[in-house]
Amino acid sequence: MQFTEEVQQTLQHLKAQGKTYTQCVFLLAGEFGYSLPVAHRITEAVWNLDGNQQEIFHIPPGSSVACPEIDTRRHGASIPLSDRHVRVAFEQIAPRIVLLDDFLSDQECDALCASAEGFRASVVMSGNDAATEVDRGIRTSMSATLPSSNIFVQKVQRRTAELLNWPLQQCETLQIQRYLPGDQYKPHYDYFQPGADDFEQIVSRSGQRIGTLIMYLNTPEQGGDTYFWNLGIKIKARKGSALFFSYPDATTRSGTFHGGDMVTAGEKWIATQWLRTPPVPSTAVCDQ
Ligand SMILES: O=C(O)CCC(=O)C(=O)O
Ligand SMILES: [Fe+2]
Repeated sequence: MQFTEEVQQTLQHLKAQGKTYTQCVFLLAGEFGYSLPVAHRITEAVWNLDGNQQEIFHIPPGSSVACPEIDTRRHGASIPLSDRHVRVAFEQIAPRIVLLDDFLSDQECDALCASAEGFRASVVMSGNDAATEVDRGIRTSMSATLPSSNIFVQKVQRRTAELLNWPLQQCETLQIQRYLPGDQYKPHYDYFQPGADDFEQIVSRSGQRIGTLIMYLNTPEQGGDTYFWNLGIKIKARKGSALFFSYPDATTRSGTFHGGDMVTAGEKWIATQWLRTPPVPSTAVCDQ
């Protein structure tokens, strides 16, 4: 995604006038109609990297962190994977959001649902392992872990790793969520919150979360859209489709505040694949 010479010159001019970074971001958003996360990326690009070839990327300029990504530039609307062609239904550059159709066959959706056992109240992964009463109010669906020995789980995880160009060892155990009428998942971020009690321990052992792939295993009768609260984006849950988004900066500036709307009729089943960065050894934590 590119921005124009005019935008670049405007920013350079504002900077020369002594405007602050924040003022520039708001001006870009107000005057040119960019969403705030995009206005941030452009301001960063112009201020820090002298224009960054007038391109904006979903990864913050200057960041060296590797990120799961769907390379849509090399293909048309259909991405050929080893065992399946998936179709790009929608994509956004920053924050990076890609909606895919035909990611799973009906048979795979049904098999994943059938292999979910031992549903329990969902734990909100805020960096704290224990779900508090507050947490339970945020997410009312039930969760189950899918056995990684299951042949369908293995197939789907391999496909995910190929699609996102991300190592399997950095994919969490696949989780299923089941929403009944009245259930919802209030807006949240998926990354672990720096500052939470066990943040250092989690991240030093198994890395920070950097991306999410939500796979829709059925089509709810009513409600259950996934929405990005700050972006004005709503995605309908449709059996077999998948929603990818990433948050390489793991802060509120990632723009990925999202939730699952209340299911008002029928059920909603999803499988969530969270992607992790490599473990980040910390001097503050002594691993047993
Ligand atoms: O149910 C949804 O649509 C959202 C799920 C979600 O945000 C998650 O699993 O992290
Ligand atoms: Fe989430």
